[in-house]
Amino acid sequence: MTTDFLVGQIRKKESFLCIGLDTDLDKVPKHLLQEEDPIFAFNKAIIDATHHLCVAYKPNTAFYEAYGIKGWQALEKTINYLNSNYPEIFTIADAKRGDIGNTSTRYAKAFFEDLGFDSVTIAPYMGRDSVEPFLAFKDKHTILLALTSNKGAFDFQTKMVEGKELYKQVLEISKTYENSENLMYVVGATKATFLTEIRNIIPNSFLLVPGVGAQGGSLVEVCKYGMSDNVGLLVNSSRGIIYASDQENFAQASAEKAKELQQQMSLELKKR
Ligand SMILES: O=C(O)c1cc(=O)[nH]c(=O)n1[C@@H]1O[C@H](COP(=O)(O)O)[C@@H](O)[C@H]1O
Repeated sequence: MTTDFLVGQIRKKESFLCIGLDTDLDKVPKHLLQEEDPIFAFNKAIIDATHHLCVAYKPNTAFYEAYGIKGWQALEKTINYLNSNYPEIFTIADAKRGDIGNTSTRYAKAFFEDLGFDSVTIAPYMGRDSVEPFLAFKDKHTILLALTSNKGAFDFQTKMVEGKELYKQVLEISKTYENSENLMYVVGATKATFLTEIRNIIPNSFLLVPGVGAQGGSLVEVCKYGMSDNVGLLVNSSRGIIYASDQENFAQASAEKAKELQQQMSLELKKR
């Protein structure tokens, strides 16, 4: 999917919501456990109830890998369901990969060609040759971890390296990578006040912003400091939406939570 198409969807739906499909069988409604594939049954119900309120879904692969081959099959069914039924939706494989070039090429094939995701999250730690194999795919997006939402972000990401915080080095150096127009970046909603400086370095890049909802980040602050002329934001909530209820009406309950965020996003878009 092109970035222009994504921006068009955001304007049309008045939403830059990404719903995280972090599907955990300990948390899904009990009646679904009788289904042949409870993970897919849960995801399908959530997607059908919320697709008009969001522009992206982000399955975090850890939640699927934890169930072995069955989990991976549920991930494959989920991305196929999205691509067949809702092709206007931007899909993110939250896999946080990155390795020597030869290996990164295989990861890129797995997520972009075999599974057919629009984007994948990548750790920048191994540098240029670990990221460029992902960037080589046309109309696919590589979402580089810049400043993450967790406490451990301060262990390395904000440390000074050659006079600049490491996360700023990530932003600046990655701009020199081949096909860098295919880059997006992760910035945690819990780090919203850093967004002004981040926007000075990457004024127009799309940011995936997790951390509203369960982690306590503020949507209003993220928009205040992080929204660009082309919106430039995908704000993710996972647990705060998908586990709104553990009863039969769980999908409807998740749609209500998604609608609350979509309505706040609509207001933020109108402020511009
Ligand atoms: O790359 C991510 O999506 C990510 C980066 C980050 O800095 N913080 C973060 O929480 N995430 C992911 O975003 C999701 C957040 O989930 P909730 O806290 O339940 O909304 C999880 O899948 C995390 O792995």
